[in-house]
Amino acid sequence: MDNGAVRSGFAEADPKGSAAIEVAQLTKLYKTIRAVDDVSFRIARGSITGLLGGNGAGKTTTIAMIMGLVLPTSGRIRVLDCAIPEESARVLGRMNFESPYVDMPMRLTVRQNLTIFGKLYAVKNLPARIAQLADDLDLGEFLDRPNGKLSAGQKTRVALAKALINHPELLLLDEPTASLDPDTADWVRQHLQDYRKENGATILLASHNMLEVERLCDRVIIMKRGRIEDDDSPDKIMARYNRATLEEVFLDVARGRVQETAK
Ligand SMILES: Nc1ncnc2c1ncn2[C@@H]1O[C@H](COP(=O)(O)OP(=O)(O)OP(=O)(O)O)[C@@H](O)[C@H]1O
Repeated sequence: MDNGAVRSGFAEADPKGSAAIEVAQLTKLYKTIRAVDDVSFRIARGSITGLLGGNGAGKTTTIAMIMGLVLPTSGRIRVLDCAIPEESARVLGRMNFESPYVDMPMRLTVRQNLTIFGKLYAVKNLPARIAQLADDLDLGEFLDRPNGKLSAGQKTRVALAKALINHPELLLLDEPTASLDPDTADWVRQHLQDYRKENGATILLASHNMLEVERLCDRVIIMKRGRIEDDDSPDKIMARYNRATLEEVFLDVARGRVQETAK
């Protein structure tokens, strides 16, 4: 794809307004730190996009701004055709997010937690929805156990159930398989693929797991020091860097070997 065109902002926006996310010239400064620096992209509805980058690259800050949880210093964000944060109230019920860094109340049981979040999202027929999620995500064994007494992997599955409780059209995931064993991680990825397929949902995920991104994502946005370093399908990016895996591309970008290999 033509990154130059995308980076120029909303001028090329799909006239049908079919993008799930549009971000233009987005910048976030924390005092002197440029956490996100003039970032622009559009995410097509129904796609799965991976946000890659080393520690501190700006992935979480970007996702938090799209959610309306962090205010940008400058730039514009539209989610499902609503301006963020101005029109957040109109769109928050149609999106959801998961992050291993946001804990649910520890003393409440899984069922109680899911009930609270379900009520926040005004989910209809909530007990049936929770039963369905418990079935889909295999939570039955610990549904009535306090969240604080779950293993890290079990908590991740509960966090995914929380993220899906309102049947979101847009799912923002910050390292969705962190702390999962390979078998459970694989199973979660399959679940995300199925959810996208069955619901036409859009997924944007930050990940450090390159195989996960290769397997799941139609498109990869690589960030470095707050800026977009590359943006394309996994296959095209690997071809451009002349690499067989995204992991090798990641190392090229992280170690500044971009100029020699990608051009
Ligand atoms: N609340 C904050 N206050 C000050 N600086 C922050 C804050 N949040 C993030 N930063 C800084 O902004 C930069 C981007 O951080 P961010 O968490 O977005 O990166 P990331 O790509 O998600 O990293 P990681 O892979 O380590 O999770 C980092 O330099 C970080 O130290």
